[in-house]
Amino acid sequence: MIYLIKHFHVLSRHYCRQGSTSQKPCFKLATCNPNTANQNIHAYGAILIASLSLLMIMIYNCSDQVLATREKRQAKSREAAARHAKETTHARERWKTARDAAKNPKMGLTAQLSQTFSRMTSKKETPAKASGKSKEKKKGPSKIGQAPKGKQLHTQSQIFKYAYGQIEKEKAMEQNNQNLTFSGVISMAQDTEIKSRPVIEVAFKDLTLTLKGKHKQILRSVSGKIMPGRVSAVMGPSGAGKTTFLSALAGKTTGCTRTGLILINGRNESINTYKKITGFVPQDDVVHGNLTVEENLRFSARCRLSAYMPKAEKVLIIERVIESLGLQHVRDSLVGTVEKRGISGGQRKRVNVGVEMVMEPSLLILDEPTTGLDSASSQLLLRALRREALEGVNICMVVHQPSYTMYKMFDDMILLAKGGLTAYHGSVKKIEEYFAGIGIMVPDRVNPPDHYIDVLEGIVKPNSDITIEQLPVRWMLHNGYPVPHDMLKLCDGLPSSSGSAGQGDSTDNSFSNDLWQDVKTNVEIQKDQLQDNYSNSQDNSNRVTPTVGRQYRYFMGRIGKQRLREARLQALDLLILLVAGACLGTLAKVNDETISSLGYTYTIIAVSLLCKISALRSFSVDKLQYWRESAAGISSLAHFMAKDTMDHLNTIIKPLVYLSMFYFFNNPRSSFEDNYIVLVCLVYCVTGMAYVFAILYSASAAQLMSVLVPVVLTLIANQDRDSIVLKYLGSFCYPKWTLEAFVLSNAQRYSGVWVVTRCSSLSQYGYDLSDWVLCLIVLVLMGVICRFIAYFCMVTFKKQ
Ligand SMILES: Nc1ncnc2c1ncn2[C@@H]1O[C@H](COP(=O)(O)OP(=O)(O)OP(=O)(O)O)[C@@H](O)[C@H]1O
Repeated sequence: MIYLIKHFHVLSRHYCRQGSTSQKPCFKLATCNPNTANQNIHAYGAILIASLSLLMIMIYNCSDQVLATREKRQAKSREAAARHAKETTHARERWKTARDAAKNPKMGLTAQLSQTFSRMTSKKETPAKASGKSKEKKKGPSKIGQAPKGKQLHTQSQIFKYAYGQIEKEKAMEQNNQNLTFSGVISMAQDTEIKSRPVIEVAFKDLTLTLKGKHKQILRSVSGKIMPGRVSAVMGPSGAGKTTFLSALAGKTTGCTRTGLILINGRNESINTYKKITGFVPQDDVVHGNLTVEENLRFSARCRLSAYMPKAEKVLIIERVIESLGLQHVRDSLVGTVEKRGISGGQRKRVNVGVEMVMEPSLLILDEPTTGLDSASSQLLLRALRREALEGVNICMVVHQPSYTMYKMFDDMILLAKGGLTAYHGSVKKIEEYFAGIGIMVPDRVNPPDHYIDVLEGIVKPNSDITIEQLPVRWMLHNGYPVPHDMLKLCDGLPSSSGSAGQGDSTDNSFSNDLWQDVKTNVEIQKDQLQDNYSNSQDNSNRVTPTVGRQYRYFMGRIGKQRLREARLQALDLLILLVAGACLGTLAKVNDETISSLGYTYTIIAVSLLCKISALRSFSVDKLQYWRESAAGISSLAHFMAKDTMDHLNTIIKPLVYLSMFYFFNNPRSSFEDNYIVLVCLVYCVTGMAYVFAILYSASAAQLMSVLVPVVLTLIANQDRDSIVLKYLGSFCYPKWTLEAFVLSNAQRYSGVWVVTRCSSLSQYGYDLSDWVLCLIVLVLMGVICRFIAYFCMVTFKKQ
């Protein structure tokens, strides 16, 4: 394309010089040989437009194909590995049976029969496989799922073979252990093959959270502990404070004053010091819609697992999670977004959980992971979590209306009553006994958790003397916990009073006082948030995650894929730029008196507006995902740098696309290269500005700013140059420096008598010919400063 543009321009100048005595562009002169020149120029123009259009059509239609082909190849290698693992497991079983038969002659007949039967079922085997198996029989089957001794697993097929072999082995073991019945669980827990993770026990004592400003307690005197290797369910009526409780456990509460203690492994430490081994699954499915299921999981595993873990181990973990969450069939499907349908809602929910499971957490906190899932999917998920618990993971999750089977799969239950008080916290096995002891019996054919929630909601009246308000007090007395002062009267069976609310009413409720309190609270909340974002707590997790450089590489891979998938959008951006270049190039006539400044003013507005709006997408589309990843300890710097690096591609291409049209139709005096350099600096600068808008504002506000700012700044930059204030203001506006650079690159090409015109025009603008480089430096500097501001805002204003 560059060759075509250059060639076209050289040609046009050549024809121009043939008949021209003046240095003015040929299109303006009658002395040029118009017929020949125009014919050739139009031919080149047509070729240029055709080649650009072809390129864009190719991008538009084939971008998805590249990734799809790659995925297909990977899927083939994976399927082959899975097949091989199954065959090897089969062979191993047969070999074992044969060995047992040899040891025990009485069993010989049975073993022979089973061998014959196995052979009959594997009729389809190829001779090659059969010969392989005969070798296997001589030596006994190779140890599946184990890395070949002395060899590193390098190729993808080796890694997949290892991963699937291991999974098959685990499956066989699970089956032997009777689908996780009690005895099965015990024997699996004793199995040395299951590796245990570092343990995190979280104990909380008199935990109380009070909303700042409102002085409202949303969690009150909660005591107890959640333990490693156990699955705890948090239940309670709507608004009881379940999410608040989980946030407190995960160290994510902002805008609240916390009293009471949270002890990690018996020590008074912040849970944030264990961030690298804590998984938090939010209520909403915050996953990347334009990545496949596997890509979402792989990225999380790569960035959050130990940097020293071999690749094969990481693949094994991912495969295990995919298998246990039942996502095999959709592993290569895009998760999907609101606009583009992807996997089902239930599957997306499982991916949301899987993203945390693949980082091998020691503490896994889940906010309503089963909401919206059918009973079978919920059970599948819970079984996957139970398997995690076997490795020593401490799992705590909010659930709504679990089925009886699910309810029985929990180890512990935390029942919260309205007001954030505890009604029960302990083993699921003892809950019915406890409630029966206080006269709350579960009616026949009613699921116990449903009955307790109905009682706590006030839908069902307990068939004893106890009131709903007394349930938390009963629990405190049962465990010997201190009862808060204002609840003491409930111990005697007195009805509850709203004493604390009355106290609140007695305070000065004037408007100014309220306003002042609100402002104070908001400032405090912001301060808390900033402190949280900048608190550099020590790391007790004992896990070294990949360095910023390595994470940057992972981000580059991920963003590259995402960009390829949205290449149609990019192609559309380029097409709009192409049209803008053609329109403005035609409309803006070259004028030597003004050194073509009008056409360049249009160019500055159009290019900065279009490039800003498209650059907004880099940071405004996946803000929630960023907040989640950053809270999980993934590097913000790597994230920012990778996105910026990817955008450099646009910084190089977009000016080229715009100029290919603008330069062709406008044909200014300056060279294509000079124009291109100025436009590259402009795009670099405005891209940085777009980052700031995207990070600071919501999507719609950021778009508005991106439209408004180029227009306003261009107006300021072109205001009366006699005014010192405007001149001073103008030097902070990027359009001023861009316009100057464009005009100077044109002015440098004036010669002969035209120098006089140039001098008068330049002195009128207040430009100096030697300032061209300075203008470019200022533009780049502005771009760099904007990036610093954007990064600062990104890490400062992120939400937990
Ligand atoms: N930051 C906050 N500002 C104001 N109120 C809050 C805040 N956080 C929690 N609350 C209040 O605390 C109470 C408990 O909220 P929470 O979200 O924990 O309830 P929940 O039990 O998870 O409810 P649900 O089951 O409906 O999701 C609610 O009344 C809520 O309005």
